[in-house]
Amino acid sequence: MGPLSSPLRLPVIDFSKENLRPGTSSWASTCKEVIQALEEYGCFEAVYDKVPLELHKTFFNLLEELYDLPLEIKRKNVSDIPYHGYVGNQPFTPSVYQGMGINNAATLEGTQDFTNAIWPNGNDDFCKTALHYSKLIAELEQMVMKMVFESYGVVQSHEDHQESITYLFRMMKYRVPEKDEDDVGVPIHTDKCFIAALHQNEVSGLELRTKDGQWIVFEPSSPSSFVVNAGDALMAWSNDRIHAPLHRVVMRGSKAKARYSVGIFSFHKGIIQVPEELVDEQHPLRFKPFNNFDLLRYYTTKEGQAQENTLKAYCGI
Ligand SMILES: O=C(O)CCC(=O)C(=O)O
Ligand SMILES: [Fe+2]
Repeated sequence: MGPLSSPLRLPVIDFSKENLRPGTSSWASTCKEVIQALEEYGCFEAVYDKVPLELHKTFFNLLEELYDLPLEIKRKNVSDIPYHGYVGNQPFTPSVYQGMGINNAATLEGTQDFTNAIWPNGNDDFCKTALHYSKLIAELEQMVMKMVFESYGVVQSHEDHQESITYLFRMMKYRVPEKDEDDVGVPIHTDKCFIAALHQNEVSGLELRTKDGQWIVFEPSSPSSFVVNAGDALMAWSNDRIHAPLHRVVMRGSKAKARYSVGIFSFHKGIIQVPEELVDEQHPLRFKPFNNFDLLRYYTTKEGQAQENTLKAYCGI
């Protein structure tokens, strides 16, 4: 018998260093790790201790209370953008899955809109905690994107990009499947945003596919870990340099506990265009300018669902 091969793992990148600021040597070396991981895997594990463990715990407790609310209350979380409001408990959605979304997250206005829709008499505790929490996660996204812009020599346009970003803060619950029930929580897909930064409770289930078709189960190496995952918008913007990995959530085995996860998803509010610096002879232009939310809408159409690669079908050259 040969040696047991160890399971594949995501690259782990440390974002908890004291002086991780532009211009420092730790920033430069982290930039390299980030670009390498995004080009090769499209994702990595970020160890990010700027979110205190106590805050993770507090927010995940609030999440349990949120999901314990009656279905008709949770359905008050609505949005005209697909996947931005309550999803679940429909014949066409996976039976173990529920998701809710705060639009225009990491802002007081967006967080209040969500809170007031669910609790018309207000819920200051939820609102304050969700705002604080989503802002800290958004800061991780901003750091990653700044590193991407810097690595590709377009750091001067990062600020404009940042101003065009809006965050969706999604909160997911995957209940334990019943005997013989389908255990798929989220079917295989790529994200349509720039970056998703996700954190989970102690129950695993997120699986990401490598370019050569192997599956990596995300098993965080620290309680401060996030998965940072590139979406189709980032793949297009980078002119195909960055990979947007296929992934899914499956509640495998005899799970004893529900899985909760949260994630910040960054979307561009305007038209996404490949920077001219990223087009050259080796990298001819691969994508036409497109609207991020229209890409997401296209994905939900019958035609979009039938495509093997939504992004290429929608705006590929
Ligand atoms: O729950 C997770 O960890 C990931 C969910 C996911 O892939 C998504 O919402 O796009
Ligand atoms: Fe996803």
